[in-house]
Order: sequence, then structure tokens, then C-alpha cells
Amino acid sequence: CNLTNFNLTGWYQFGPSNYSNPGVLGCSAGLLAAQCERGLFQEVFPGQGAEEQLAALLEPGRPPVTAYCGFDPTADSLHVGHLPAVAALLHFQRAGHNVVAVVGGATARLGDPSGRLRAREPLAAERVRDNARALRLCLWRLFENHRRLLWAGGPGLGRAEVLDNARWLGRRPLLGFLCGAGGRLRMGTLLSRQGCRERLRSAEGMSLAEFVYPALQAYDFLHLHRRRGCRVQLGGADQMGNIMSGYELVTKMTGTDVFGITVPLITSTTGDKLGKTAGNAVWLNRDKTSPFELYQFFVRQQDNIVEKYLKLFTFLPLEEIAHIMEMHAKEPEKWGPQKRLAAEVTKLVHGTEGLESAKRCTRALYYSSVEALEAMSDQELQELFKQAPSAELVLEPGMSVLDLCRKANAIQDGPSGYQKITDGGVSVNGIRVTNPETVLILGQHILKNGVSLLRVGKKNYYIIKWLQL
Ligand SMILES: Nc1ncnc2c1ncn2[C@@H]1O[C@H](COP(=O)(O)OP(=O)(O)OP(=O)(O)O)[C@@H](O)[C@H]1O
Ligand SMILES: N[C@@H](Cc1ccc(O)cc1)C(=O)O
Repeated sequence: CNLTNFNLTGWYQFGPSNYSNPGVLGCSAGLLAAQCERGLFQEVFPGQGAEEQLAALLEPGRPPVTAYCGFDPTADSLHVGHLPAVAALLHFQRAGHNVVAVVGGATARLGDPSGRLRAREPLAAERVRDNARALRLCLWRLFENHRRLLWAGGPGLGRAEVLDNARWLGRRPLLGFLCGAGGRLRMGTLLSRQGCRERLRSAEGMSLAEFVYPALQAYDFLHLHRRRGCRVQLGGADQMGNIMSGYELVTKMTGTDVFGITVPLITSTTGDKLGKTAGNAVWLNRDKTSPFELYQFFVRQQDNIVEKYLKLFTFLPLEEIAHIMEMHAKEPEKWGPQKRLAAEVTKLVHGTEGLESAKRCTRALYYSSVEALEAMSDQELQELFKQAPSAELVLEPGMSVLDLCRKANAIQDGPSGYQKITDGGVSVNGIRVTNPETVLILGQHILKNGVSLLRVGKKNYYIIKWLQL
């Protein structure tokens, strides 16, 4: 974290992580230091100069500041890689500041070249419009879930807004833009940014549309500064170049000091940035990644990363995270930090309902809970079906457990499959069946919601959906 340059005594004067309790401390002075401690802030711009000004700006008792972060609708959902940027906005909000999430309905048409070796596939206007709508809803859900379920502080939470930059960029005539903002941004500076230099050197080069992308993002900052008094832009580490262009434009056109803060990039175990480009996105919309899958993604995190993720993705106080980790050292087999991480993130993303659903699916699939399976909605069953081999079968009169196992392709044909059952290797809805000829009974082998959970061996689960019951 590059915040070591900061006058930390200034930041810490009310205690580093106590800003989330404004009733007691009324404090945002610890905001940046606290987020730095959480590993949430990577760099601040303009480095040295920001030290005193930003400290003064966020001083307790001063009017709230507005911070923004943009998300391009290049897909119809946000993903886990976006969560640190969203969490950074939410931490500003928790410290009493106002936040704006901008959906890039205009910028997505051009495609941000930052950190990319190749241009994005162009997206049709209609597709961008649909994606933008989905992203707006997704962002609102995050703000709302956070406010309702993760904020216990009563009043004191700043305002949150979701805006689409198509509202202002879409209406801006080219000539007006070039004569205004275009006249202030310098070619030399734009060309010298690392992302631009790399792309110009590459075989593919760079289109004019991509080249002007940072200028449009810079214009967003200016627009939000004028309309909302926005002083801070947040973004992933790959956004620093664009944020610097915004800084240049706002300071030149208004003479006001503004700031940029980046969050670290979340990478996969193979080191790729988690997201659409690397094709490893874990989505935040239920139709793409179910609450259960999201929950399982976090439950599966290794010990060496889970503390970092608790700090980044949850709003638990650092002391509580330290306690969770101490308990984990004593009882590692309980996977306590992983489960807490998964629960907190699932609650933020899908609300209490989503968390219940994720736990229900987990109990049904990994703990053979018949009650959980029986309580499932059609949507949950479909989501669960994606996770385990499944079969849709029609119940025929006199159908036996052996028939069921064969039709579901759960055992081999011939004597070895038969023996698997007689050896006690098969259970239906959690009850072991050792007689292969046992006839299936409604309400016992087939649950009220027309489903059976078949287990073969220790870990092989099959979900059966009975048709035409
Ligand atoms: N894996 C990640 N870790 C941290 N921040 C991220 C990650 N992915 C995206 N972001 C940040 O989220 C914001 C919006 O990103 P955007 O939706 O435009 O995706 P992107 O950066 O183009 O990534 P991709 O298209 O590969 O998913 C940016 O500030 C970006 O830096
Ligand atoms: N350029 C950002 C998205 C963004 C769009 C508009 C903005 O004003 C800010 C950020 C990205 O691709 O990640």
C-alpha cells in the first residue's frame, strides 16, 4: 500500500477502523488508513500532494465528500472482481460520504483499452442498453443489501446513487466536447500513459475510439464534479491512467483539487485478473452464478487467502477478523473463516434469502439433508441440478431402486452394479437401501416436491427430478 507517505497520525487520530461507528466518533479521518489496513487501497493520486489535502477533505465535521466509481456494461452482470471497488464505495458511504456508481452506457460502446493487449469486440447499442439496465439493478441491489443487512449504524450512512453516463455523454455533441474538454487534455500526456504506449507498440495498434476513451472517462469526473461536487474517483489498479486524465481535466477546468484512489486487482489462483476477459468470472447475478455457487466459491478459498478476503470483501471489524482467524488456528477443520466469508458476501450480493438458499443447497448436496431438499423451490432445484449429475425420469409402476440407479446412470450395468446396492453403497434421500428390488414409494423415496437425492458410494450424488407424477 502506497499510503505510507501519508501522515498516519493524522488519519489515525480517531482510531483506524472506527469510522464505521460515526455515532460515537463522527469520524472519516481514519477512512483511508483503515482501508489501507484492510488491503483495499492500492494507490492514491496525486501521490505526495494528496497527503494534506485529502486529510483535510475527509476531516471529521467537514461536509461529506462525493466519491464515484464506474463500471462498463460489457456484460449483463457484475462479477466478484468488481466487489473491491464496490466495497471501497461502501466504505466511503459508511464514513458518511456520498457515493455514485456510474454505469458506462456510453463508454462501453468504445471499450476501455486499459490493461488490454487487444481491442474488445464491439457491442451493439441495444446489447449495451440491456447490459446497462442489468448492471444498474445489480448495483442497486448491492447498495440496498448493504444498507438493510450490513449497516447497523442507523443515520450516518451517506447517499448512494447509480447513474448512467449515456445520460450526459450520449447527448454531448462531438464539436462541443472537442472544443471544451478536448482542448484541455494534452496529447503528450495521453500518449505517454503506459496502457496507450503498450497498445501502440502492439501489432494490433489502437483505434481512435479506444484512444479517446480516457478523455470520456475524464469527462465523467468533470461532469460529476460539477453536478455532484465529486472529489474522488475510485477504480481498480488498471484504472490509474484514466483517473489521472480525469484529475488533469477537472483541475484544469475548475481549479479544484480532486483525487484518485485505486483498489488492488483480484486475481485467480493462476494469477489472471478475475473477470470477463480471462473468462473466469464469478458473477453477481443469480441467473449466471447461483447464490449456492457464489457461496461455494468463497467456502473453497485456501487458508492463505481467506483473511485477506475477509478484510477486502466484508465489513466485519478488523478485531473480529483477527478473532475468527485465532479460532481457525485452533479448529482448522471447521473452516470457520471460509464459511463466515461466504456468508457475508452472499448476504451482500443476494440478501438473506440468497444466503438461506445457498445454505439449503449446501445441506442438500453435501450433507444429504432431506428436509433441505424438500424445502427447495424450482429455481433452487435448477441451480442445484447444474452442480450435480441429474436425471429427469418418469415413475413407472413397480419401479425399483435398481431401475432408478440404472436409469440415472449411477451404477454400472450387470452384477457389479447390483452388488454395489447389496453392499450398502446406495442410499435414496439419506436412507441406505440394500435390497435392489425395493419398490420406490412416494413420500419416502420420492419427496413431496417430486425430487430424489441418490447417493452412490461416499461422494457421488445424483439428483432425480420425477416427471408427470
Ligand atoms: N479482478 C478485479 N479486481 C479488482 N478490480 C477489478 C477487477 N475487475 C474489474 N475491476 C474494476 O472494476 C471496475 C469496472 O471494471 P469493468 O467492468 O469495466 O471491467 P474490466 O476492468 O474491463 O474487466 P473485465 O472486462 O476483464 O471483467 C474498474 O475499476 C476495474 O478496475
Ligand atoms: N473504464 C472503467 C469503467 C468506467 C467507465 C466510466 C467511468 O467514468 C469510470 C470508469 C473500466 O473499464 O473498468
